Amino acid sequence: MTSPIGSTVLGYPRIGPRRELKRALEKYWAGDIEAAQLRQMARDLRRDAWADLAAAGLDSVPSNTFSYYDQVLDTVQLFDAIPQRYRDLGLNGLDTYFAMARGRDTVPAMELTKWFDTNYHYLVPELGPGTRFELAGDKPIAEYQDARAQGVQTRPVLLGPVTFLLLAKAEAGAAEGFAPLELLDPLLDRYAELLTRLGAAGAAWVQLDEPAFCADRTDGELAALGRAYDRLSRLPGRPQLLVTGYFGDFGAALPVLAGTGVEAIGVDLVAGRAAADRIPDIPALRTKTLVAGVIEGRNIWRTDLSAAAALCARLKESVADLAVSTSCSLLHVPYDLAAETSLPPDVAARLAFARQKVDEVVLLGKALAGDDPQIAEQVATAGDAVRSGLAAARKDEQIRARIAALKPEHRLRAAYAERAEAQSARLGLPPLATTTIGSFPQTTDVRKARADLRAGRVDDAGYAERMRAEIERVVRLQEEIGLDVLVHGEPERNDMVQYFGELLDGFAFTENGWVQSYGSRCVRPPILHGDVSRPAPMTVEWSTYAQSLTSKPVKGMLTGPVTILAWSFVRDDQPLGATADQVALALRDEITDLEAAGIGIIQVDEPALRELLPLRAEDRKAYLDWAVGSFRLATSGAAPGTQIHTHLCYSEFGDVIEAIHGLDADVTTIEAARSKMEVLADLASIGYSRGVGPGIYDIHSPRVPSTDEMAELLTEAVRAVPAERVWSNPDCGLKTRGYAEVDPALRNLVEATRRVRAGL
Ligand SMILES: CN1c2c(nc(N)[nH]c2=O)NC[C@@H]1CNc1ccc(C(=O)N[C@@H](CCC(=O)N[C@@H](CCC(=O)N[C@@H](CCC(=O)O)C(=O)O)C(=O)O)C(=O)O)cc1
Ligand SMILES: N[C@@H](CCS)C(=O)O
Ligand SMILES: [Zn+2]
Repeated sequence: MTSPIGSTVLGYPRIGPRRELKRALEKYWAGDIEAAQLRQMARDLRRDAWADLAAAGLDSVPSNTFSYYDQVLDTVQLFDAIPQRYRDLGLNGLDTYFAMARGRDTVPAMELTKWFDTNYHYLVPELGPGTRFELAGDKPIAEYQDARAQGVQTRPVLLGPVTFLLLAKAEAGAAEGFAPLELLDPLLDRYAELLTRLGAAGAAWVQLDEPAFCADRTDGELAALGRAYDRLSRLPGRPQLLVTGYFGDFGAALPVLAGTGVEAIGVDLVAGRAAADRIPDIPALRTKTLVAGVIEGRNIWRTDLSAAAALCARLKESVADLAVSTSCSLLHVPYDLAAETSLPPDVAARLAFARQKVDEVVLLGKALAGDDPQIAEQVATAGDAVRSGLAAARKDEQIRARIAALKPEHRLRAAYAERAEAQSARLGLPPLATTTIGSFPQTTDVRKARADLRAGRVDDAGYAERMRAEIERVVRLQEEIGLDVLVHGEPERNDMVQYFGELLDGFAFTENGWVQSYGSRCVRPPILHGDVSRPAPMTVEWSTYAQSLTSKPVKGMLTGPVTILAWSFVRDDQPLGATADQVALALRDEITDLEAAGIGIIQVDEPALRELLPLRAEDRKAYLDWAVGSFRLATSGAAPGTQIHTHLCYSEFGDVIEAIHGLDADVTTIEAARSKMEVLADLASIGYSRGVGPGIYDIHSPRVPSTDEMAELLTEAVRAVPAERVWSNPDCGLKTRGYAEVDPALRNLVEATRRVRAGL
């Protein structure tokens, strides 16, 4: 018997409305609370979320969306795909789980990487030909039963088997050519077992997420998807299956899934809007429920519900049943707009956080299910609210005029050879110049100073004094260690994007708008709601203060336009490229001011350049054009003698390697230590001819690298690139590390550099 899905969301935030889970996790890791207290906190959070979602009126409430750290890691543990090195630690289940997430003793953590094109990170499963899956846990079943005991019938959410395998990497030592997808059949045995148990427990629906199919996939991978769901849908006594794809167009996966026996398919009709036009042409969908993801799950704007209702009404004609949903899990947006007290009213009127998006889904669901005139009126007027909010949005005619007057030469610097000569004469740096990426450890004292400022325990002048003291300490330390190009250490930045958002017009900030980035770490993305401009210099005072303390060059430090957009919630009423150019102009003015203040090296960080790369190859050129263009607009006002650096982390540069060249920075510092300098070969293959600082210190690990190993990496670098163009630096900023590691690691880095220099 089929039961309708009606209105639903694909997932919900789990860190806690006041980051309760973050605090409990960090206390547990510090040994301040017991596992039982952590588990109780987790139970409370799950209970509150289910109660809230059910009370809001959702027809179908998801469960198993909670995680202590990450849903991919949960799946690793659920199917017993735990790498041997963690089993060998002999810990209990919870501590083995945290050992995989964070490392333990001498065993490093599993690899952490970006979840598709979001700012969320997952742990990468490691699988080999010898992996034996077992249904080792019962998390989805236990959480389903807990919710049911609470009176809420839920729809357990699982990571789909094919996406799980596609996200996995071959374990170290696996036979050459081994691909995790080879393990599909044994994994399906275990999914079948789990579905049978969920069905027996009473679950009417189970959701299986297959977002990997919103990226380009081979025919073999699409065939694997079809085979997987063909098999699972033939399972006797199973719950009904909803298979979802999000963060883009489900593309060729849509007809493949429609050809299997699954009852429902969830499509992202925001990022994958184009799929809507193909739905009527897929006859097999006429027997399916379409879960229409029309409420955007990863941005915070209110939905034009009348447009969404019209789209749903049209699509309903082509399918057996239509349910209303979010485009993806709400994990990527903050909990509740009602927790905000200081947003400008005209901005707040345009916003919907997770809780408000649930209301939108419910309202839309009711509108489609019946003909209540009051509901119809609410849906019709929701669009008006969005439109009038947009009409009131901040407009800056001056910046618009500047953008309109831009010419191609505003994105061009002098020829590199001319710049290199001018910079060499001005800076006189040795080959293999040593530097860091910008941030030094954000100590408890530094964070406490900011907390004191917020709480009014210290005034602006007192806060600035404490920051200056920290900058002086960091400058003296770098001089003593013997680094060539210094940084001020970024102590004044709560976050490398939020800090700039707070100083630019056109942004607003939340008090409680935290979003999980990985594990217990959260970010509070600023809201870019109107035209962006720079009312005053943002970094000049800190950089010039640092420069006044030393005769060595101090790098100015800015976050680039693409990263500012990637880690903010960005207006959706104009193309991203147009917004990026406004941010770029603000940065261009900042660079002019830094130059005028005597700063000779300026770094513009773009760690998110790779993250925003569209999942489908056909969309990439357009993205890279505006992304590279906005970076060049930001930096090309610099004089030839000003050395522009950029910094990229998160490896996997293959797809953006040409864009890195296109940025035309004088020096690019780049993550490379873990991948043993592989990026140098990629850069050589495209004739990259600027300065490069391949990271030789993996700052994602607490380990202190030895002088020998860093010297070896540097030697490899100078084999690939002439020494005068090679820089010696860590992989990324040091803000998440402690001085106990950073101090000896930087000393070893300087020593390794001296050694390699001596042999040149
Ligand atoms: C490089 N990364 C970044 C990403 N996105 C960003 N927007 N910024 C990034 O740097 N994405 C990719 C990676 C992700 N990496 C990280 C690394 C570390 C964190 C992190 O540590 N987050 C902190 C919050 C940082 C912050 O805003 N700190 C504030 C203090 C806020 C706070 O918690 N205040 C307390 C009270 C004050 C106190 O007592 O400390 C409170 O409100 O209760 C600051 O420094 O002022 C975290 O704790 O999660 C995130 C992503
Ligand atoms: N300048 C920043 C870049 C991080 S990607 C830092 O050092 O933290
Ligand atoms: Zn970085």
